Amino acid sequence: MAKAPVRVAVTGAAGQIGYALLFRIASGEMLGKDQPVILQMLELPIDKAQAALKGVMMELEDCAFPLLAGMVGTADPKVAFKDADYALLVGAKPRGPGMERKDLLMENAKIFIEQGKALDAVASRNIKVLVVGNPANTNAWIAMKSAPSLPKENFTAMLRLDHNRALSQLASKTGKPVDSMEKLIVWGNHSPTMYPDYRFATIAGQAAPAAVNDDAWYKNEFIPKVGKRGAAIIEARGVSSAASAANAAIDHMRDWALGTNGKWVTMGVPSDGSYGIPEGTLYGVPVTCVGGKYQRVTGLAIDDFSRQKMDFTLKELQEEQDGVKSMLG
Ligand SMILES: NC(=O)c1ccc[n+]([C@@H]2O[C@H](COP(=O)([O-])OP(=O)(O)OC[C@H]3O[C@@H](n4cnc5c(N)ncnc54)[C@H](O)[C@@H]3O)[C@@H](O)[C@H]2O)c1
Ligand SMILES: O=C(O)C[C@H](O)C(=O)O
Repeated sequence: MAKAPVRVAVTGAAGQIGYALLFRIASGEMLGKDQPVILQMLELPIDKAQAALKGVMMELEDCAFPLLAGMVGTADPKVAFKDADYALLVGAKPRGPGMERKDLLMENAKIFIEQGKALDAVASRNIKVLVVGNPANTNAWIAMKSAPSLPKENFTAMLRLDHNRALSQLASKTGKPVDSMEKLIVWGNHSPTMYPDYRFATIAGQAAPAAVNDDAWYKNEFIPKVGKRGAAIIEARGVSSAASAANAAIDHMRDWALGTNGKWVTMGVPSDGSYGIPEGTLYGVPVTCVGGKYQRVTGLAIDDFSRQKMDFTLKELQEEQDGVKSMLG
């Protein structure tokens, strides 16, 4: 029997990432080729954004996707999130050249307070929320705090782009394919302080540190390169990453919904207090997913180098939280 459609809300639907994301969701790449979807798209209540959204919806229509069971375009978060099973919170102001993601904090905090409240009021109680808009971890934390009636674990932030970037850098260093790699982690904040950790990773069955065999490269080139990749893309394109960000969002949601078959992936999730990360902090950690739930990989040893890196990115997250706490009431 055909599956019942699920409702997928996407904010910032007429933006760069939205344009790279919606068609893939509607074609079944995110939730499976047998899962019909209803797209509920939110854009700003300004003529230009609403006209652009209308154009995107016309194009979606013109694709005649068999899995696209309905569409809603709106400027009202309570309409966009009504009974939503999934929400991809992309809509936010992106940074330009010379800015850090945390420079967007105050401006974007207002958006995530309003949207958290709207999710709280009208979304499915089982909704899976992915925050892409920057600063992603803190925006997810703000939305979670603004939605007290929804389970905290339903709110996640995107570190998958960082995870994928790290995989590709390791692939080009070792000459091995990305799908031969397992157990990579990106700890912490989606910012240059993030800590890509290859200590537990394997590459084609060999321990990653041995396969790379270049600790100086790992510490002095790989870690900063992955952390600063977003800025390098902005420098090259003049605007921030879009197709790769949409791709990572698809990967994150697909794995959460459909499972990882035991593979580790990185998700920004509210901490349970493990690894010295205070409870509730939205922090990138290794997880596996099964049955529509993520489970943290537990019991990993944290050496001095890692402790220092993990505390550094935590400190930045705590500063971001402190910067917006007064707005949360
Ligand atoms: N986490 C990540 O890995 C990652 C990667 C790339 C980009 N990003 C972030 O994603 C966000 C979107 O990037 P983009 O390139 O698509 O930007 P964009 O400017 O092209 O599109 C953003 C869209 O959001 C809309 N918007 C703004 N405020 C809104 C609101 N309150 N409600 C609904 N829509 C709203 C805008 O009208 C615009 O159409 C930015 O914050 C960017 O920094 C995150
Ligand atoms: O770096 C940015 O501001 C955009 C995005 O977060 C990225 O990592 O590409």
